[in-house]
Amino acid sequence: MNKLTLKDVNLKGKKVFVRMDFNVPLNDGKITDETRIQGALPTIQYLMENEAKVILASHLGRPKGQVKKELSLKVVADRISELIGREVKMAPDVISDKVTEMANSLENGEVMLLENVRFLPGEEKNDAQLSKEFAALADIFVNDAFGTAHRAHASTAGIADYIQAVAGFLIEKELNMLGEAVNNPKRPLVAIIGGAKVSDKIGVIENLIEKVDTLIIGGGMANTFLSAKGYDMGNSLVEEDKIELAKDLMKQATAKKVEIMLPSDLLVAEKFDNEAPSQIVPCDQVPNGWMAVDIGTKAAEEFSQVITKAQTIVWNGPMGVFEMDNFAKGTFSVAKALAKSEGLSIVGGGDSAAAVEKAGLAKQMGHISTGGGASLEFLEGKTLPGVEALTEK
Ligand SMILES: Nc1ncnc2c1ncn2[C@@H]1O[C@H](COP(=O)(O)OP(=O)(O)OP(=O)(O)O)[C@@H](O)[C@H]1O
Ligand SMILES: O=C(O)[C@H](O)COP(=O)(O)O
Repeated sequence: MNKLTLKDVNLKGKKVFVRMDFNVPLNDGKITDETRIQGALPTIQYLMENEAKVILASHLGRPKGQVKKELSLKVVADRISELIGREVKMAPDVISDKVTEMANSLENGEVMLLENVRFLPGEEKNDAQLSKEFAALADIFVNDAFGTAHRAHASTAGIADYIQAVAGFLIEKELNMLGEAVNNPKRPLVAIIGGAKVSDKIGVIENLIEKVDTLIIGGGMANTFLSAKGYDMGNSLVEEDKIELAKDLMKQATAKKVEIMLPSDLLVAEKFDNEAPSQIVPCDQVPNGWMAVDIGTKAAEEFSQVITKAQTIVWNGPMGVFEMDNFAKGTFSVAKALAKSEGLSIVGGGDSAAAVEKAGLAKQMGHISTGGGASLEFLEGKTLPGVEALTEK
């Protein structure tokens, strides 16, 4: 990376504004998955050990510029306090005289957390005034919010116009892992793309066709490709307006000698319901009125064989409607194949990361990204504004 990182700056006694992605899922006010908090700890601990005065900032949810009590970051401050064994002081606001006072009275190694930056409308507008106010709180800006690096907001990008801006350890690790997988992979490189729709991942597929040896397509989006091959998909989710594009992507792959693997069989259900009657059928024999909800057992085996032989594997998106237990087998068998492979396995965030967690296989993956949208934009080959804004080496 050609950007300054934490190790390049002197931190002792400095006030450091650290943008994290603490946008964690909540249920009844309780954190249900703390992967992003865990991912932030190395940077927080390093800053404490190096006697910085730490001002943490993050968004939580989408309060759209208004104060929403249920989206307060207090619950996150409490959890980090437990994890680091030292109180994280919770600020009453994002920006106010009280907040400035709190920041100015931090001791070396002390940590505070600002309130949800999206309580202010200027955050998502990347407002220059708010960016300046963030910068005025500190001497150095550290961006460690990989999950929000695809957003050009006041606390992820704007602030970097006013003070020295360096990458935190999580951003550095994410860029190294994802970058190595797609730009300098050990081969064969296999990408597995799933999820609901082709339209969400056109950019990813186009970019990966340039790089991979094999592209496995599963989940709802495989239906559009199968339809493009001329199969009748019954009531399955098919994007009619993307059938021509799917044909074109398959042609591009053939021209580049990249193999596109589609599921040779499918689990089909009579209704979009976990309890509905279901059966496994070859991909060209979806019964009239039925819908594909998962890949079949033969497809799962074929995909697994290719995955376990790969040296590098990138996975984004489930193979079926994995939220419903009866339609989750295909997704779990892909997760197991990644765990079994001796190659480097990288899981893009969001649903695939949740599936790996649910299968209890997280520890066996090379890297699970903390970014959903951000990891997708990275896989599309796009520049991430939160990284772009950092100070050059
Ligand atoms: N055959 C199918 N028919 C309908 N929906 C499907 C099918 N296969 C998968 N899905 C749905 O696709 C959704 C996940 O798609 P998405 O593109 O959001 O995945 P993702 O990229 O892993 O998630 P995120 O966007 O959170 O990172 C799941 O809710 C799943 O139920
Ligand atoms: O969860 C995410 O993908 C990030 O925290 C970004 O959130 P956003 O999509 O609301 O900008």
